[in-house]
Amino acid sequence: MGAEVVIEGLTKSFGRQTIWRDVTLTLPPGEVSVMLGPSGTGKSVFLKSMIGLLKPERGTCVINGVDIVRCSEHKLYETRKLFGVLFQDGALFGSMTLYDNVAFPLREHTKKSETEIRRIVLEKLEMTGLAGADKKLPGEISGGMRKRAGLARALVLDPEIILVDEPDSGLDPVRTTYISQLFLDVNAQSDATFLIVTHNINLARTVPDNLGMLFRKELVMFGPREVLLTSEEPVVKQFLNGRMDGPIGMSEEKDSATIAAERAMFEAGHHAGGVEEIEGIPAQMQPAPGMPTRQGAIRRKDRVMQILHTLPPAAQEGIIESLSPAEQAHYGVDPLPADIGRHSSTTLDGATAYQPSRGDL
Ligand SMILES: Nc1ncnc2c1ncn2[C@@H]1O[C@H](COP(=O)(O)OP(=O)(O)OP(=O)(O)O)[C@@H](O)[C@H]1O
Repeated sequence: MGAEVVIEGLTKSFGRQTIWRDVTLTLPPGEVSVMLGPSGTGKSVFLKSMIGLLKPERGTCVINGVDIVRCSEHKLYETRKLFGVLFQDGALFGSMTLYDNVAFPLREHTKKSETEIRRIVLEKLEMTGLAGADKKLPGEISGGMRKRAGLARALVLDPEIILVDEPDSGLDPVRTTYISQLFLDVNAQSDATFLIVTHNINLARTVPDNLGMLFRKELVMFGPREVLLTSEEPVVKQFLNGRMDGPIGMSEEKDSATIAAERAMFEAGHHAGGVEEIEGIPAQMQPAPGMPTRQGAIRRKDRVMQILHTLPPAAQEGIIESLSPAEQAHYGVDPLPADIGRHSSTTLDGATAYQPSRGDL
């Protein structure tokens, strides 16, 4: 099973510029989580802080009892081995074949024989759909293949936590869905804990078990996907619908005069872009046929049912609807009556935004 990551009160600044403050969330073991946020809100800084490449000034990030923020260099080195990281461009060495790129961490960090390394490299290349491409150089393959090669390399040390930075950058929507499928397949096979940072709305709607969003230097929300996907919080709604209408502007945040002027323009008929409300919660992508059942998804069901009563009504309804009749009977829930479900909404302002406590997740 993947490791749990418990983050509390994390605050990161560069000089006098605060990037985000007081971020508290738990990545449940073996579940897939996505962190959304407009450009420049510090998503990449968040990933780098999780692996100890950057040092937040306050707060803790605890993995298997080790606080990454304050531990010794030796502990940090050991704990980093639990991570596999897929950077935006795959971060491959341009002069090495895919085989050597994927073999690199094994040669650097283990004493395995070349025969054993060969077995592992070919297995990971096969797992990521790159069988037969082992002799290619990164410059000879497409962006999508480079990302898959980066993932193969991230997998060779059997990580318990996989961090992915903007997997969709440079990919078309179809290739983005293919790589999303791969994440779910890898998760099914490895039970590793995933955190994917992205602004891709399709991916956010359909891939993760949990969704979070950074905005205005804070974590606006983090919780089961159904909570964000049914949220009435303006910033979350605006982002998930990709519209100009709302608090997010060209350079992150709008002032109230700009919001009012734009509102008048949209009310007068100017299209705010993006899509209109998407009703309901889209079905979550599943591992491909033939893959094992996701153990993280099974544990999540139990976990979410335990906190169900603490969630907003629309999220509760979404969760209950996603259960089969047998599961509804198992958890002792009835489908919600129509008047409290689908069309109900919970308005959350910044101060009271749903934020499950550490124990909840
Ligand atoms: N090493 C650094 N020194 C100083 N400032 C930095 C450093 N790294 C990042 N920043 C600043 O932190 C802010 C957040 O950057 P980050 O790359 O994490 O944003 P992001 O949310 O990942 O954006 P995008 O979605 O555009 O990739 C930016 O203002 C950036 O300039």
